This record gives sequence, structure tokens and C-alpha cells, in this order.
Amino acid sequence: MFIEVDRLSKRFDNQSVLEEISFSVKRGECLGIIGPNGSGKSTLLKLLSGVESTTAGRIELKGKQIEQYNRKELAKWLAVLQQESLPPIGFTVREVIEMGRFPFQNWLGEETTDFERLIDVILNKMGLDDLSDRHLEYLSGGERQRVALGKTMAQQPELLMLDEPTTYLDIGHQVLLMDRIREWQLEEDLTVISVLHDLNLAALYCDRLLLLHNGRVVATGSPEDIIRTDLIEEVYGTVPIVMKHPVYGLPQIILQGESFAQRKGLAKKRQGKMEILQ
Ligand SMILES: Nc1ncnc2c1ncn2[C@@H]1O[C@H](COP(=O)(O)OP(=O)(O)OP(=O)(O)O)[C@@H](O)[C@H]1O
Repeated sequence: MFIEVDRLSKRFDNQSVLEEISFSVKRGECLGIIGPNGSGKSTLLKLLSGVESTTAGRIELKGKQIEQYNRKELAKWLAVLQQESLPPIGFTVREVIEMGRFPFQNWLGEETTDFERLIDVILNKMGLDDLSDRHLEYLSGGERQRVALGKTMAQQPELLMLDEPTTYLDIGHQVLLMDRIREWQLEEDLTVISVLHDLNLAALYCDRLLLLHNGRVVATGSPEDIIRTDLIEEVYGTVPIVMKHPVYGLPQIILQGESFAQRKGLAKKRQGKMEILQ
């Protein structure tokens, strides 16, 4: 297994945030981590990328315990996409993407392989050719997110971790970003672990989903196994309509506003619980 997590727990100041988390990820797979606010998704990602230390349990990456890697070693094959990791001002798009190569430079700041061509390919893939000399502070949120992904691509990782990559993006840019990541995953056999709030994107783009609730794993499985009305209601406290995507057959959810349904006489409350009338 590429990643093996065994009975992982995390406490902050004696408050338990993650309890007995176990799962594994195969090389080349995309695992989506979903769950409500505060369920522990970001904390799990921080433990998996070595940013936070575990309280109990074991994380094995490529057959080795995570504590046995040093930071620079990990940075050569593990990348984390975070928007706030971009430098605030003063750098052009091209310079920022080149920064992804830092882990491969020697102590003089030189790299032995010619990476200029790689940077050109990435600029092109991310649709950033025309913006390569633009300073970061003059980019929109969507453009900055593409630069952030470009920087992680330059790192040529084997494992990519993403925390809410589509936040602040409009639907066009959400699909564009997720498509680029999926293409990259399939072309390079990249392993992807992504925290996602949008369950429809998670169902479309992830091979498997891990559903967290109150710091525990409720279920792991294919999108069909996880995006089910009963599980979503249990964890999120709202009853969605789950439908099959008309083209891909994958589960997609439609939200039901309770107040609207009640007003229209389509639902009523029974014993404190909303029931949708057929
Ligand atoms: N450094 C910390 N110190 C203390 N508590 C923390 C720390 N980091 C996270 N927590 C707590 O751990 C819990 C889980 O937080 P986490 O950010 O992992 O949840 P999440 O599922 O990513 O939430 P969201 O969807 O709202 O981003 C929260 O109650 C949070 O307050």
C-alpha cells in the first residue's frame, strides 16, 4: 500500500479531534475526505503530510513510518496545495512556479537538471502562458489558485494533498481545476488525497471517499457507497435527494430547503424530524 493509516488519534489540549482512524490508499488512487465542519478533515491532512504529529497510531508512507522521513526528503515527493502558501507580493507567476523546484536544488540554489522546459509545460497546462510575467498581487483568486497548483506540479510529486482546492472558485474554475488534477493523476499515476466540501465534486472526481464525523471514520467506499441519503442525513443532519448523474451514472445530490418544502406542503415535521411527502 502507498499509504497505510492504523488507529490514528490526535488530541489538542486533551480534547480528542481524531479517534482510531484506519484506512489505506493505493498508488495512483484519488481519495476524497468529506465530512461536516469541525469533523477533523484538515487535521487528518496535516497528520498525513507530517505538519502535525500524531498522538497515537501509525502512518506509513511508501512502507516507511512518517517520522522516519525528514522534511526535505518528504518535499521531494509529497506536495500540499494551499492557497496561503503563495508568497504575498513581489514575485511573478513564473518565479512562483519555479519555487516548486526548491527541494531539488543544492545548497547553492542550483539544480542539475534543466527545468525551464518543465516550467513552460506547466504554464501552458494551467493556461497561464499570458500571465507568466504578471505579479501575483495582480491576479484574481481563480488565477492564484491555478498558480498554486502549477507550483505543486513543478515539484513533480508522487503524492498530492489538497485542502479544499475549490473554495472561492466559480463553477467553471472548479471544474477546470478538478479536471487538471484528474488528468495529472491519470497521466503520472499520481496519488491524490483531497479534502472536499462539495459532495458532487467529490463523487465526480474521487475514486474513493472517506466520511468523517466527530473525528471518527463513519464509512469508506466508492462514491455510490458513501453518497447515500441515510449516511448524509446521519452525518450532515439534512436530507438530500440523491440522483444518478445522467451521463456518468455517479451519485449527485440535490439539496432540499425544509422551509420551502413546508411552505409548499411538500414536507412536514413529525416528532421533530422533517419528512418529505411523496
Ligand atoms: N491547533 C489546534 N488546537 C486546538 N484545536 C484544534 C487545532 N486544530 C484544530 N482544532 C480543532 O479540531 C477540530 C477539527 O478541526 P479541523 O479543522 O480538522 O476540522 P475540519 O473538518 O477541517 O473543519 P472545516 O470543515 O470547518 O474546515 C475542531 O474542533 C478544531 O477547533
